[in-house]
Amino acid sequence: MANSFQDTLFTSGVIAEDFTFNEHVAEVFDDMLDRSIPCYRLVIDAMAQLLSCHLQPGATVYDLGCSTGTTLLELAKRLPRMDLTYIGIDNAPAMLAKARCKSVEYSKDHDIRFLHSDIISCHLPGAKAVLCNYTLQFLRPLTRQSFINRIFTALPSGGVLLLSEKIIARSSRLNRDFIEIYHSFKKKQGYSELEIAAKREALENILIPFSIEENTALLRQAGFTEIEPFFTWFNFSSIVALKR
Ligand SMILES: C[S@@+](CC[C@H](N)C(=O)[O-])C[C@H]1O[C@@H](n2cnc3c(N)ncnc32)[C@H](O)[C@@H]1O
Ligand SMILES: O=C(O)C(=O)C[C@]1(C(=O)O)C=C[C@@H](O)C=C1
Repeated sequence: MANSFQDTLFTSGVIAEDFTFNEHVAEVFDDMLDRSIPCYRLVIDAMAQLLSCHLQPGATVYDLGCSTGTTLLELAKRLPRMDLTYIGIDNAPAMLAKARCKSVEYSKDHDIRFLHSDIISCHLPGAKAVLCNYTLQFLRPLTRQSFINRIFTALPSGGVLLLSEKIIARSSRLNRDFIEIYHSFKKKQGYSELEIAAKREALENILIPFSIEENTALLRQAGFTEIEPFFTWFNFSSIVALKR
């Protein structure tokens, strides 16, 4: 199992650069996600249940912005008898190195591959399901509609997109409440006020969250007709979209 270390990247409070998915982030990423994304594993449980409703054995599942492969590896554990093909795509070499290392013990029983590519332009041959968890928020807003359009086009009728994102609330007052509640969550996860403030500054203009309504509009504009949020925690939400 690849080593994962505790996320202490922002303990000094010094922001050396904008947040990037470099080797330092990859080194601590699994700890960072578990401590920074509320109900991270619960959402994967829910995704497994939704995929089992819509996929036939032998289907291909893509994870766009797969990072260190946690989502696909956890899904493989939860869907052992579906004989799915899992393809993770990311453009951060250090993340993929971790993913490939972690997947060694799974590759005996599962078809799991990790490809280095730009999800904005990569092809998705044979896709029956596409996952995009906490990734769209890092794409420049003006590229998001064409990105979602490409996913829609790549899916067959009956195909499914599962999208999880950090979000903003439409109400600015409630949005401030949600941010405070999120920071309390992070403190309970062991992050200091200094780390939380430093991470927030590093993510400024890098992580650009949309509202649930804005993300839903992207999906509807692309052609998805059946769209439902299936999980929301204050400023994080997951949406399922079916292609009819
Ligand atoms: C927050 S992480 C995603 C977390 C991951 N989906 C999970 O649930 O464990 C965002 C990922 O998207 C990747 N990414 C961002 N822009 C990308 C692009 N244009 N092409 C490929 N990967 C990209 C980053 O390298 C990073 O690994
Ligand atoms: O918004 C934050 O402060 C976070 O830490 C969230 C978040 C994310 O949603 O992707 C930001 C960067 C990392 O990828 C891990 C978690």
